[in-house]
Amino acid sequence: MHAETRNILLVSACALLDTDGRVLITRRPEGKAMAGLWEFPGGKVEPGETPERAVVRELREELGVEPCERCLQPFAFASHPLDGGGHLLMPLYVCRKWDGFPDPKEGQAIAWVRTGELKDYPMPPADIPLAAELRDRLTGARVLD
Ligand SMILES: Nc1nc2c([nH]c(=O)n2[C@@H]2O[C@H](COP(=O)(O)OP(=O)(O)OP(=O)(O)O)[C@@H](O)[C@H]2O)c(=O)[nH]1
Repeated sequence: MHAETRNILLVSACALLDTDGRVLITRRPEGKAMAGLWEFPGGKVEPGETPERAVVRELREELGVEPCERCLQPFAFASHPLDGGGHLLMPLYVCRKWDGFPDPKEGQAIAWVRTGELKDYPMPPADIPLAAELRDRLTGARVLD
């Protein structure tokens, strides 16, 4: 019997956390799939690239910030079917240190949101458990660890 195989789309994403424990999310611009939904900044991992390098490149391209690669803390991952038969595999990193001030480079809206309020921002289905995990694991004093 043959197992069903699906094309895996590897996407890296990052939750930038400020000192008040708020997380940066961005809204997918018009013209992209899932336009209008809020997500964690990031994007597809390119051939030959590590997931960490992809996060650094995407944050630079999308927001003009330089995260410290060593400071990318693996946090959780999403594994979710995509429309059209593919399958999304998305590691989510947490980062508390970066250079620069987030400045949307692609016309996307951005918001700094308390983890308990992420549920009020419509997100892609793959992100819903990640948002809940951020809320549950990064609450109160632990954010400032
Ligand atoms: N960056 C990001 N992508 C996500 C998240 N959640 C989620 O389902 N995705 C999906 O992962 C894929 C990432 O594609 P993308 O279009 O953002 O990546 P990219 O910037 O490299 O794409 P492009 O250069 O083709 O425009 C999309 O299918 C997107 O909907 C998330 O939180 N962040």
